[in-house]
Amino acid sequence: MNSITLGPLNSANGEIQIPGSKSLSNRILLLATLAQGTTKITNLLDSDDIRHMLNALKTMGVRYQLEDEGRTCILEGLAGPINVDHADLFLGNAGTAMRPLTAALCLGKGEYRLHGEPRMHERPIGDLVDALQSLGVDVQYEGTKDYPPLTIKANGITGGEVSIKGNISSQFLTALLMSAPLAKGDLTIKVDGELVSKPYIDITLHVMKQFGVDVDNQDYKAFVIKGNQTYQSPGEIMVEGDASSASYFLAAAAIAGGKIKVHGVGSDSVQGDVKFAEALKAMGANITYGPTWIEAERGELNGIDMDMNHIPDAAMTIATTALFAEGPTTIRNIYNWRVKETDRLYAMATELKKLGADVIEGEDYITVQPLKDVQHAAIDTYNDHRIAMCFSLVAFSNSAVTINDPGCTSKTFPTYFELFENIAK
Ligand SMILES: O=C(O)C1=C[C@@H](OP(=O)(O)O)[C@@H](O)[C@H](O)C1
Ligand SMILES: C=C(OP(=O)(O)O)C(=O)O
Repeated sequence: MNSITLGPLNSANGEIQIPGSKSLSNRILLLATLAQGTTKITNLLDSDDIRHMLNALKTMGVRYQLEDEGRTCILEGLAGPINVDHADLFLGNAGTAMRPLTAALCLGKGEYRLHGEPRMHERPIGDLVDALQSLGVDVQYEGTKDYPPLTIKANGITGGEVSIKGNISSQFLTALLMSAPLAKGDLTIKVDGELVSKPYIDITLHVMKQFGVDVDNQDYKAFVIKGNQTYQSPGEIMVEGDASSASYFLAAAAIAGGKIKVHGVGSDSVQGDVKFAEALKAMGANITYGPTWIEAERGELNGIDMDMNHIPDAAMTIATTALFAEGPTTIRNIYNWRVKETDRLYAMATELKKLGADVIEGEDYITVQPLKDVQHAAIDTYNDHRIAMCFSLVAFSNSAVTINDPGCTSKTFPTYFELFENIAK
């Protein structure tokens, strides 16, 4: 298997332009498709997850042109739902393509099959399917109940009232919200119980607003959306840098001697993962913000005990940063790490232990003790881009670290190791 060995390294310095946000790129592509008018999207992320969305749209006849090595997309909106007779859509392991498309395809007329990589078929979608079925849509499981592949016989979504569970993934609610304005009547979406990863709902509402749709948000417990609307293209829209991708560089500066400034995300950002910088600050890093940048500098790091349900992706970066702190770090309320690219609670605990770290893998938390003397290990990445990226930070210890299958970062950040090697010495 292909691998990369990094370090041992001492410092991290420089300025980095962070590639576009995955969450924003796929939301904008979908709403630009449904909207009236042509949208020019700049700073689009060029990665596997986005390519799966783009390929699906192309299969369904959506017309777009890519420029600037995939970072600009000029897309002709349909001014309404997607309507094709039949389409077979392979969506890789992109949650932000699978979940929103499942709901959006129900809006028009046509027969669709949605499937992905083997891991996508182990990632639940039952809560979304239940909600769509209760709205009268014919959605069926091809194999195991509650998991893709799915087949949809679409004939529109009625209005009314629908409940959706939010305790496994916020993407189910995001999917319903983005489709709701094109329903045949007004829709009230009630959140049944807890809602995880809440800041991603703010991203959804923000993008809907950019495409001209207002949602009545009743304290994240219910959402009321007018039906029979048409999204309006904003003309041109720029994708912010990806806040989760920024986390690795900010942590590198906090751990190693040096200073790193990331451009593309900052205090003006709509992404919840900018709050990662606050977690790093709580650990003792020196953090400064501008509207579109964040700078991190080394501080004496201490362990923290924090609920990180609001930053589930960037929280993984805290788990490896914890090796360099004084005292233990506990990351709480992260049960849904288990249903992402891999079972991340198991995988993080297993790989941290290979370095010699003392780790507790709880059902919904992880505790990591600091490690003064890191053992060299070959880290398995479980086809999970974030495991590859957050373990690169181990190179700032006394030991080198080997990352197996580093190419898995192509899901969201194909150029990660190139940029990492530019800033780390
Ligand atoms: O809506 C989104 O863009 C995302 C929501 C989060 O997933 P969950 O809501 O499943 O936690 C996050 O982990 C994922 O990377 C992107
Ligand atoms: C959970 C993630 O991805 P997805 O959008 O496939 O859910 C992630 O990027 O960490």
